[in-house]
Amino acid sequence: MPRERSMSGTIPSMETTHDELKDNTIIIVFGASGDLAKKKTLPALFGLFRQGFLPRDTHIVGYARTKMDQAEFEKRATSNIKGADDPETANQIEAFKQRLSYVSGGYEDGESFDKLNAHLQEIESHYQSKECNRIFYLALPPTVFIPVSQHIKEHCYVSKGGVNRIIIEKPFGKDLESARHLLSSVKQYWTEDETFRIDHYLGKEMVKNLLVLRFANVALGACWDKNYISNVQITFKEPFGTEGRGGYFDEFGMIRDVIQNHLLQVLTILTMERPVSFAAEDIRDEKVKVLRSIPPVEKEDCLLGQYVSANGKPGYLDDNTVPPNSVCPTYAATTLWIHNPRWEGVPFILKAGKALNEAKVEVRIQFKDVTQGIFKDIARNELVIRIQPSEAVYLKMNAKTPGLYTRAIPTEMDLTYKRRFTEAKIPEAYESLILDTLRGDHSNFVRHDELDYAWKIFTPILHWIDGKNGQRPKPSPYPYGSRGPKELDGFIKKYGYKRADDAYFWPVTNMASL
Ligand SMILES: NC(=O)C1=CN([C@@H]2O[C@H](COP(=O)(O)OP(=O)(O)OC[C@H]3O[C@@H](n4cnc5c(N)ncnc54)[C@H](OP(=O)(O)O)[C@@H]3O)[C@@H](O)[C@H]2O)C=CC1
Ligand SMILES: O=C1O[C@H](COP(=O)(O)O)[C@@H](O)[C@H](O)[C@H]1O
Repeated sequence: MPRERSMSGTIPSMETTHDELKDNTIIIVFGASGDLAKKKTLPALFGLFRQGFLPRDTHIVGYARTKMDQAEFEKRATSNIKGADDPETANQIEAFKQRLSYVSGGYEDGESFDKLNAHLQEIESHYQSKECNRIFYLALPPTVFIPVSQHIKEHCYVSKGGVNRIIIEKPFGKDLESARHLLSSVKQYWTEDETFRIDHYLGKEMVKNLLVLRFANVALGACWDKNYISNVQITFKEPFGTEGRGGYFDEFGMIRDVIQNHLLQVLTILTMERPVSFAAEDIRDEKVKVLRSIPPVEKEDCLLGQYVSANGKPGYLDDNTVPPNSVCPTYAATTLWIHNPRWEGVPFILKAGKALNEAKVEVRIQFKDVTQGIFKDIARNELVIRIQPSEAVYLKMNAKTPGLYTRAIPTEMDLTYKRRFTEAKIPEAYESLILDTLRGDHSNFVRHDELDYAWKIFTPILHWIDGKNGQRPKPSPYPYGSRGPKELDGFIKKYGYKRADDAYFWPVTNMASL
């Protein structure tokens, strides 16, 4: 039976393997002593290893300036693996450790990279085939992206047979100019085909789900435009502040940290036209078209906030790594407009904040009012796609109140993943993206032109916030643990959002079990 007719509903081109690495592969993690490597990259590699997704005989080499012996690196690399007290997991961890090794060296000198190369060659000398593949993962601060990508190319690149790939993490610059500089510098050494720019939101299950929800459901596809949709909110909320990361964060602020990349990526997938296929370039071509239709954010479409001490929690300025009197926004709401026939006039409100009342990332699509006449003040439909925590898709809709009344009541059609897909294991974003890199599939990575258009949308407002053309705007204070600045509800309302708080009831006990 052809795959596209399979009963399981396989989407053939989504499963395509491109230039998949099957054996003789080394994954080199630069910045292996750092937080990202410890918390995300190495646990994701373990996740792939235990599920049998790593190519046969894969080796993982950690590289950083910190001096560490093998035992220390093994400990560090496995310290964030969940469930290590389970005997089966413990055995898998022991097997994973056999794949690990560590080299310490600098990021700016060629000799260190020669030393690393000698270590890689020694591992490869035990492989049977001469064709060896190397994946270089840069879990590093952006200040060293350029020298490291240059040194890898000059000292560690496999030139005879085999495949080289480089994975780069955000931030990809601070504005259009710096992003272009970074991009063109790395491009001197690495082709677009070899480069995988990670935005880890593209690896999240519910973000990947957007394409299927939109294009595999005629009912949803039919109302996906300005005729039915009043406004869209894409929301990122974290219940903790920048504690300990204040020094780094102050240089970036909330728009660069989350909105310009993660939320904008979600927006493009939510609004792009249907791609011709699920091939990487077809998807990315459509994403770029949407980005090109979005003009730069205006000051009037921007709300900024900064958290202050409350409920025994410190304010942003109480962190001694933050410059005194900093006006860096820890909260931002920005409204984007898409000038194309599908979306003209629909506001897309992208909002993100630290130290808020809850942890939540969601897309909330609010539909227009029903025609007045037979109903008065009836709640609007809302389609909510909760990206995290507890993945869910629910449609808030009106139904007849059960019983001998003809009255409408807001209720929901609810697809909560943990209830519906009880056996499913949702992969970590990094597992999914590293696997895509091994498969050579760029669909969920950021292409160079995407990045350029993304920066064009945000650079003017960022320069205004940075005080490039005058005084820096002062963010509105909000208490740690609140919903955000007091102006928030007014801001959303001005774009047509209507909240039906009195009528809607969701039994809270349901949430506790999720
Ligand atoms: N499958 C599931 O898990 C389902 C869960 N539910 C639950 O039902 C509850 C209600 O659902 P829903 O309406 O979608 O979500 P919320 O009530 O959390 O939020 C609705 C919208 O109103 C805003 N809002 C929240 N509190 C206030 C407030 N005090 N004043 C003004 N605006 C506010 C929110 O913005 P902001 O985030 O900025 O505060 C959000 O945009 C939620 O807990 C939801 O998780 C409902 C259906 C299915
Ligand atoms: O890139 C970033 O993302 C994290 C949030 O990621 P999540 O997967 O936990 O949602 C955010 O905390 C961080 O500030 C930002 O740089």
